[in-house]
Amino acid sequence: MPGADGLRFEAVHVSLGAFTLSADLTVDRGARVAVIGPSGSGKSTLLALVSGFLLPDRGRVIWRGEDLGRLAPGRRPVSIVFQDQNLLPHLTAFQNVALGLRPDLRLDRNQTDEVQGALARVGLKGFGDRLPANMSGGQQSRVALARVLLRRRPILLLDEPFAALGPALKDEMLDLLTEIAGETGATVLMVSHDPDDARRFAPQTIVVDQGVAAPPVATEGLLADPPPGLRAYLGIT
Ligand SMILES: Nc1ncnc2c1ncn2[C@@H]1O[C@H](COP(=O)(O)OP(=O)(O)OP(=O)(O)O)[C@@H](O)[C@H]1O
Repeated sequence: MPGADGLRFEAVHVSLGAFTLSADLTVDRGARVAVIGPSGSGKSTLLALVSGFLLPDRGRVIWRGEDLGRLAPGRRPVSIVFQDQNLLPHLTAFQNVALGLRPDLRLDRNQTDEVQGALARVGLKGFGDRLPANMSGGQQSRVALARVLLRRRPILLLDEPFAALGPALKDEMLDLLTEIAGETGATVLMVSHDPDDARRFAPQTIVVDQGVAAPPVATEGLLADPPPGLRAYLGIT
């Protein structure tokens, strides 16, 4: 059965006031997919249907054959990274990463080692005691990625995760994200406004436009010859 081993939006339809979004598509397991489209087109809505913050009015969101609609957001096999990196300001880098394992922060010896290992993996050895306010934007992104690494959830959702970073640093983070996705085998959906992010990170892209999330297509071909709806958005006349 096609899509049985991936993330499937099966005839999904959702309305938010006057806004509607439809999706009938499959993301292969382990794929890295960019989600692009005009502002307000429904990119974050698409992610919310996977995280469970939003339920479809019709249709189903299915992961490896299981209807995610049965699972509350906290029980879904999902990690999420937003632009603000979801770091708690009063917790240290170590504690912010540890939250990914134990919300009550009661770690045993092995778990403590795992958190230290994840921090080291993203280049933050020795930064465990820092508060987010005392870290650069790039370092804060690394903390968020260490948490993703530690949680090892099969689906990773990112909503403009590195939008606040300069271009060189953003590329560095996208490359680290690519490595982490590879190491965890995660299926990744990343919302971005920047086509260069899609080029660098995502072999496939979902275009969200005019109330429809289209099935993923090859990013390279899409950006080389964008469809009319995307041309205006990309600033191509
Ligand atoms: N609770 C709500 N009630 C009514 N409309 C809503 C609600 N939440 C979102 N919308 C509308 O749904 C549409 C899609 O929003 P969404 O945040 O998914 O877009 P987006 O593509 O992620 O936008 P952006 O790129 O600007 O972040 C928007 O037009 C928004 O105004």
